[in-house]
Amino acid sequence: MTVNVDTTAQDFSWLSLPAAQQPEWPDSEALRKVLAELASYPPLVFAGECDQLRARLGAVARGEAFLLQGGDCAEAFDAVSADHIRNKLKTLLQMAVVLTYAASVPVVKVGRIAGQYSKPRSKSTETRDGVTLPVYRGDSVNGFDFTPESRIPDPERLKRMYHASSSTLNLVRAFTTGGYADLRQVHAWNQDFVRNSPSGQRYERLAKEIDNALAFMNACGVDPEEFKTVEFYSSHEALVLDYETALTRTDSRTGDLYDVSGHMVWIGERTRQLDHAHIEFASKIRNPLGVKLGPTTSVDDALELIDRLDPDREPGRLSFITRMGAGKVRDLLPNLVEKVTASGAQVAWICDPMHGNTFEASSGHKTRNFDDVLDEVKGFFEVHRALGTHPGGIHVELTGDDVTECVGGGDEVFVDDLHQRYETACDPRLNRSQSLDLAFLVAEMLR
Ligand SMILES: O=C[C@H](O)[C@H](O)COP(=O)(O)O
Ligand SMILES: C=C(OP(=O)(O)O)C(=O)O
Ligand SMILES: [Mn+2]
Repeated sequence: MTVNVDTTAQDFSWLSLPAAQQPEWPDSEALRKVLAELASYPPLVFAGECDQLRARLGAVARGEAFLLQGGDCAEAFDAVSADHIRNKLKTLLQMAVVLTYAASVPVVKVGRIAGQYSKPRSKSTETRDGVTLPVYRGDSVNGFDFTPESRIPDPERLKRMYHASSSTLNLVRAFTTGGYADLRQVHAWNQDFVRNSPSGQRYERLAKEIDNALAFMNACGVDPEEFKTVEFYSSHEALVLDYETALTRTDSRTGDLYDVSGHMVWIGERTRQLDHAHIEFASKIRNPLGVKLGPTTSVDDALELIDRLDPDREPGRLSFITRMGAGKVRDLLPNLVEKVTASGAQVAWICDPMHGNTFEASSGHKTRNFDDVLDEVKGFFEVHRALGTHPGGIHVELTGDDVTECVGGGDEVFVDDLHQRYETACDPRLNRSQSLDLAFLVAEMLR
């Protein structure tokens, strides 16, 4: 498949290359109109903000900070509501506080949010009760409902993706700079269902300690306004190149290209072919980049990705997000980390403990076991500790809602519970108390 953007103003070299996992839009004239309109829309993020995140990730790569990256597997248009967004943000803020306070390390906070609407899939069709339809590829492409009409790719959805991202980011910016994320609000983030869970109670104790620390700093004359805002960034998988290309603009300060659809973008495990369009696209934009690395990644793949995406060896430019699986991480990761480090590259190593640990439960639900998620993170830390390299962060699929999609956790979800609130449009997410559990356990590893 090739990419369908009609651009004349720029040398968009990736457009002539093959691209995996792209939608087959049925109406090219409708697509052309949508992309022209998108190309005229204002940027969702500024180049300078992307630069700032790159600098923060540079600290991660050097071992001076830790990345917390999390959010839905697939955002959905009907979940763009104040409640959903606030709950997700609360979860990330609580996790970040736990990591910052319990491990005394600066935490760089990045959501899988405000743009995570497109999904690569294992199969191009889905069959139910003898009926076969095109697979759901995310709200940016087609509908989740299992009907022939809904599964037809509709380019108008790309505009909805832009507007959904825009209103999400607007609320996130309001929450993080308008007082809601003020550190003096640590207790307020711990409300609703999570408060009485084991990790919610543990969090409450930690929040009291933070109160004391803040009171102490206040008495010492530290300006309380210092704690009022939080730096928070957006990220998503740069998958549908029609959309990402329409949102790629020249920075007037430098003449460089930036994908202004999000601060950080990553290239997925299924689209990181070196001679394909996604890697070419990523090599041309100045945003901080992630690349997912699964268990089949060779040392040569990793080194070539570095040459293509980070030729200047700039800490913060490139993060490798490894997702090997709990059973493989201890075998496969050491050689990659060792050879990449020996090459002189300074990538940030991030652990995605979700995508290598998916299985189908006896109930038929796609799920993940909390213990496997935790074990992959443990393995990731063990490998880096043994090599003297830095375990730079975690990349997780989570939601702020009380869903039952992953099994296990302190407030245990059982296989028989999965049907109760199984709401994901794609992969199973940690719920808020499982996310907090994970933060406490990772903080112990970091200490
Ligand atoms: O989120 C990641 C992928 O899109 C997802 O794991 C693929 O799921 P599938 O195997 O159901 O297509
Ligand atoms: C598709 C995803 O992951 P991966 O590319 O690692 O399979 C994802 O992060 O949702
Ligand atoms: Mn996923």
